[in-house]
Amino acid sequence: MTATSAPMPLTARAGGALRGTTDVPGDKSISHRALILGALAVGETRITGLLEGQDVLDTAAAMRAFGAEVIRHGPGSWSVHGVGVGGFGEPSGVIDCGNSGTGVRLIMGAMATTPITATFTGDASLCRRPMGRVTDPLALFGAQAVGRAGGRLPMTLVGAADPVPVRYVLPVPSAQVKSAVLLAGLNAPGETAVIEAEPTRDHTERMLAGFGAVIRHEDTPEGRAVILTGQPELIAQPVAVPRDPSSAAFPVVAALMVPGSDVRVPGVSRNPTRDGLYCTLLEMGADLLFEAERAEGGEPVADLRARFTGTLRGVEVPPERAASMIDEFPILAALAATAEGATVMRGVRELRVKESDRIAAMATGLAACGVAVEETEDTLTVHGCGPDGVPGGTTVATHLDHRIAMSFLCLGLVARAPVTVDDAGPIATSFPDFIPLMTALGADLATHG
Ligand SMILES: O=C(O)C1=C[C@@H](OP(=O)(O)O)[C@@H](O)[C@H](O)C1
Ligand SMILES: C=C(OP(=O)(O)O)C(=O)O
Repeated sequence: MTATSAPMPLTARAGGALRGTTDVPGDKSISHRALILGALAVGETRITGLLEGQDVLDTAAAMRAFGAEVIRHGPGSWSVHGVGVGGFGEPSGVIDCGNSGTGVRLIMGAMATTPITATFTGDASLCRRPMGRVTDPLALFGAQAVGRAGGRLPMTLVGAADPVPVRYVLPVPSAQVKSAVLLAGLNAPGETAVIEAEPTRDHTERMLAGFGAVIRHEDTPEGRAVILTGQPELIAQPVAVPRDPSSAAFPVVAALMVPGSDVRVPGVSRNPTRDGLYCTLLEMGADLLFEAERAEGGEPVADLRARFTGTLRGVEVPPERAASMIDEFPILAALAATAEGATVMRGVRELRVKESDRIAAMATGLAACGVAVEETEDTLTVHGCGPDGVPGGTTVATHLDHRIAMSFLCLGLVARAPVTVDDAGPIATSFPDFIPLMTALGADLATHG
């Protein structure tokens, strides 16, 4: 849903230590997938721990528009009565995916091999983002897309009436593109294969197998192939959504920046395809523990504990790690500003096409906070201020990007002067309880007026 609410400026000020235990919301990637696969399954899929952020609520509304029955029983507790693979009905209205690239791209894939037509739109951020990266492979199945120049929303997609299976080599390291192709392959005969040169998050593959699809892997000269046998009957399953490591990153990194802090974040997914930030934090010298490691709903999970131990050291983040921490670079850049020495983030070109151009947004905001930064097309270098501290004392543009907003608010908790973000509203897309949760830990976050 594209709400055009007034911007909500929010200011973060340095104060006391952050202390306590905090429950971050369910994983956004897994939540989208639970609703979509539930809608394509036969039977009732019961979901617990669903992220009730706007991105996911928009996907729930879209599944209803395609004919699934989606019911909310209580906080995080939902049911989806599916229509089966190929069972989507034609929506009567426009599908508005709000701020969510994952939502629109995966839903396009899910309908691309069913002979129905749907029109998609989103907010100003989503309508800037490239959709050709999914409509190109979907056209290979026989789907047709008509959008604005450059393949941007609003866009109408006509699903293939007689789909054929596809073998697709990913031109960009994108789990959204991989997932869109696999979801389209569900209603195509034969085997659909997606080949990726570097691993991206594997929630789709895990969940498809859990719902009864046949998924296998093969190494090829172009990379690792994920191969799906088309036209399965997906059987409804209970899905327990683990807590989101991308959301956990904010209280964890804030605790590593604010003196005296000791924060626990229980039940967080430790999926290896989402682990890059946490490896990097350890390399920077962070006091970070992963306790009670276990499996929940087919995903590895642990209780995180982060303690402040002083100034961390800047590091080089290798390009091959980028995909496993692609959403965590904004909060890493904020931490890097407080470190000793430079942090060089390489192979991060994909950040330019997220909810905002995240390289430019972080570089501009950090410079306004008095931090020395350098950027190229696919690198971001942050020169840490070390024990002298980040000057701060500015207002930062967030460009409708929730992670830019949360990253600068965390930085403001340790900067020498307050940091204001121009609009904290988009935080609700992924982390609706961010403000009360951080405040309960001891953060000083103040709205204006
Ligand atoms: O598949 C997903 O759920 C996601 C994949 C990532 O995008 P790309 O894989 O397209 O980079 C990430 O930025 C997004 O927040 C969620
Ligand atoms: C990029 C993100 O999400 P999406 O692509 O779904 O908008 C994100 O959550 O950082």
